[in-house]
Amino acid sequence: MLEMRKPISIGEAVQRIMDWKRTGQTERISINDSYGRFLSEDLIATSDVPHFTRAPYDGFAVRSIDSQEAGLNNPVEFEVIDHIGAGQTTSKVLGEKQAVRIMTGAMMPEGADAVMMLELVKTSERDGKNYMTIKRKIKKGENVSFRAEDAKQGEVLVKKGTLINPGIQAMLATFGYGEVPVAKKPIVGLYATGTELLDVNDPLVPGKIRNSNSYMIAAQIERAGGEVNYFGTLPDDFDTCFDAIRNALAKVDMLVTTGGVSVGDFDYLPAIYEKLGAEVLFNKVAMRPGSVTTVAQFEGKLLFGLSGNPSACYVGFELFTRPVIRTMLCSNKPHLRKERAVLDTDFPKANPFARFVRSTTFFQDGRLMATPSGLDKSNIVMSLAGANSLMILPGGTRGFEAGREVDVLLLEDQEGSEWPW
Ligand SMILES: Nc1nc2c(c(=O)[nH]1)N[C@H]1C(S)=C(S)[C@@H](COP(=O)(O)OP(=O)(O)OC[C@H]3O[C@@H](n4cnc5c(N)ncnc54)[C@H](O)[C@@H]3O)O[C@H]1N2
Ligand code: MOO
Ligand SMILES: [Mg+2]
Repeated sequence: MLEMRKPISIGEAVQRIMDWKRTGQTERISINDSYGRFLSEDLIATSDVPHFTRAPYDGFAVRSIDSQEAGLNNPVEFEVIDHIGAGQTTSKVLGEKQAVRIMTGAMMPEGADAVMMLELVKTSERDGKNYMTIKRKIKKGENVSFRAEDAKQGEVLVKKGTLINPGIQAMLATFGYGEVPVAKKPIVGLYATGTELLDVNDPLVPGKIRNSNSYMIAAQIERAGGEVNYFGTLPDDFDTCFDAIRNALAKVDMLVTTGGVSVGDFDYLPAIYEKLGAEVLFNKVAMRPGSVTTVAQFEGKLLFGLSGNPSACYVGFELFTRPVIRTMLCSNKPHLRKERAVLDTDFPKANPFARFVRSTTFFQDGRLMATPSGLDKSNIVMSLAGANSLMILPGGTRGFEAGREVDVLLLEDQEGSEWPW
């Protein structure tokens, strides 16, 4: 008689896995390679930005007090005592009715507290000296970019665990981080099991299919921020699979397999875990697809036995493997971000278990909408292409009507969620 598996809730399954999660390690890499990596330390301002007070416009640095009498009918003349561009400084100190011709980005001269834009002045020359005239007042601090207005030295600007985007690249350069502390990418081993699997270049033959899961999961690992160590495919043969899995474990931080976890005669993963002496955290989850997802730990390393069915495999990875990878990337929001969306079409299928429907979410009139991205069966590949989210339809329901609000997990988001269930 076949062993009956006891399904546990998704929240419980995630919790059991997260109890075995490991924290990330730091490595220092060149700023040239840091885009798309995750900060492993808080990004701290190493100086004020700007670190000197400067002109934000091309114009004349003046003492605002000297402009107070200026008006349409009362031009005030300044003597221009120097001329500087960005990158240059002047040693001149402004005296009464003196100005320095200054370009955007140049350091303000001592004594100056405002900049009159070029467009608002008239220039002239007399006896070899330069002058400029204004016909309006200027306030103290007007058109000045003050020291530290952008950032203050010592300030924490970005928290560790954040994905480095183009803006963060700019910050890193601003603060002189030629080497950037980033989280080491966890190495995720990957094996696809199944005697039926053909290589991508093989011609189709009866009874066999091309291995698509390897390519899909490898991409999911990379999207999550991990590094793939792809070991290839394995036939449904106990000894071959056992040896391969045992050997692979030494080379990775965690191991993902696809296929062979259900109750079939050639589903060897459960017996492999047993022979290995691995602790099975669960082998059935109250969800569809992916109910057969089995996760074990061996010497502190997690083994993710994902389903062979493509959609089930996909969902199992996103719910269970991704948060472990993101935790190792120093994120404290490692789970998929959850949002509310409006169901765009009827979903008449009954749900004994919670269902994760591969969906397309999109904005319409300012509202987030969700619609299934294809056929909702666990052996389906094609619905995955258009899926940018997983719609969560709770178990024990008889289907849903368009217009209803549902939860969606966003697959392409980088913000994440602390704990979605
Ligand atoms: N008697 C029962 N049968 C099944 C049960 C059950 O509870 N009792 N569960 C069903 C569910 S639900 C799922 S999901 C599948 C899970 O099967 P396995 O994880 O054991 O995976 P396989 O049997 O190896 O393969 C299933 C399916 O997926 C195809 N496959 C496998 N690997 C790949 C790959 N790399 N690329 C593309 N497609 C792949 C494989 O050919 C099979 O069609 O079990 C149900 N059965
Ligand atoms: O695990 Mo199966 O995918 O529930 O369909
Ligand atoms: Mg099977």
